[in-house]
Amino acid sequence: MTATLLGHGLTARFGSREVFTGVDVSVDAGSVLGIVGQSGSGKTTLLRILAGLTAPAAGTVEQRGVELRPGTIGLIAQHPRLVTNPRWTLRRIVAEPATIARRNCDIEAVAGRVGLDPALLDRFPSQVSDGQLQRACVGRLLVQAPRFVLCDEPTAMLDPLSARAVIGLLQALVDDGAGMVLVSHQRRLVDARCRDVVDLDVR
Ligand SMILES: Nc1ncnc2c1ncn2[C@@H]1O[C@H](COP(=O)(O)OP(=O)(O)OP(=O)(O)O)[C@@H](O)[C@H]1O
Repeated sequence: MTATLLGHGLTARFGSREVFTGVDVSVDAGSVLGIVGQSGSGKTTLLRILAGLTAPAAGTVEQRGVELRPGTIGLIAQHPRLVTNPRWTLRRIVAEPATIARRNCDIEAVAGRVGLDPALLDRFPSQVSDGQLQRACVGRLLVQAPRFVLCDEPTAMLDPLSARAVIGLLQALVDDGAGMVLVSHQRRLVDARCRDVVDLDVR
């Protein structure tokens, strides 16, 4: 059975304001679903609902064909500095999923896979660039090996070269069988990468 992340009839509301209503989402293993929409249309909120971080006002999220275990869903954020512990070295950030699962992991090899100079592993986030930190976050995802990856504007903070590299690394996760949801303002990027697109402006 193909692993699928499904959202059905999802509605988001903050106070009396409804952000979106009745959104259906489906992403299969090995494919990329794009989410587009103008600023404030609810793209990040939809990702948070799919990740289980925010409860929907209505609707359901389910994972089909997947053994439910911690770490099934991985996240990549727009601002890597907001989601990494500033007191942890990159080595600790990358290794965290293995540490939680009490398994060994060759962190140098992971750094090599994501094009991160292993010499940077013992630095703190404040001592590396946004692109280097985002590569460490992708490395963390490789260690986590989630079935679904939710990406919120993953290249927004990066120069074009780093952006291309990070997109290539994320695509490699999809090629390895992960299902991906990609939020981006860049319609061209979404159209090039995504089989299906949810447009929160067209509802
Ligand atoms: N915790 C919250 N409490 C109240 N309102 C919120 C909360 N989180 C988001 N909102 C509001 O919900 C709407 C959707 O926000 P969201 O961040 O999901 O939009 P977005 O499409 O990701 O925007 P952007 O493209 O600017 O990142 C916005 O109007 C925002 O102000």
